[in-house]
Amino acid sequence: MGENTIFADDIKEVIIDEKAIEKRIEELGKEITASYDDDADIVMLCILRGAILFMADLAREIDLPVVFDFMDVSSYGASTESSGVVRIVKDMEENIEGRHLIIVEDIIDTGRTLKHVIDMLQTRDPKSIKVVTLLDKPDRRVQKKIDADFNGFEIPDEFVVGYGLDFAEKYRNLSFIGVLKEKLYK
Ligand SMILES: O=P(O)(O)OC[C@H]1O[C@H](OP(=O)(O)OP(=O)(O)O)[C@H](O)[C@@H]1O
Ligand SMILES: Nc1nc2[nH]cnc2c(=O)[nH]1
Repeated sequence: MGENTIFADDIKEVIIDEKAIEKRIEELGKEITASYDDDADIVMLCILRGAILFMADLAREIDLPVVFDFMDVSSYGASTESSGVVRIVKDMEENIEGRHLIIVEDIIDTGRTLKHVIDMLQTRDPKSIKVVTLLDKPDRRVQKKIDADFNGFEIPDEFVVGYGLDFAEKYRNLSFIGVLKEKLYK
């Protein structure tokens, strides 16, 4: 796969390389597969835009029939700090009443995005809601009760980009997770 050398000068450090992402996603796929019955009715909900690469790779490691859906939620805009205002830009399409929902996130940081999404989706009476995130920054959590059921990697409090995660819409197509040089956003 590609090495994405194009942004090399912007990245301070690669913290999770492509191989490590691939290996961890395989493990997450197995964990998720083992936690549902073979005939479970599952909707995988990708939170756009950051989670698209994770969703695409993870779904292929889950050995169960799943339905894909997408919700576009935004709270960061062109900033490295959450605005605190979570906007639903596009709602999901599927009716989730009585069905198992897996929310797929790229990162849980303050937890505000997920809290907003879960509170909203809970009112639609799904049979269960589970959350899978590739990255977790527990030190930054504002919403203390928000956590993932399946978590790829715990990371320190640094602004990361790549593998779906952006800064001002850039860097999403990096195949690794890296820390952005501070001079680019400070
Ligand atoms: O836990 P929080 O502090 O709420 O942060 C996590 C959220 O921030 C990012 O979304 P963003 O609003 O940047 O949108 P994007 O996925 O389209 O980049 C990320 O994809 C998560 O959804
Ligand atoms: N790109 C990016 N988006 C985020 N949203 C919340 N935390 C982060 C982060 O560290 N990087």
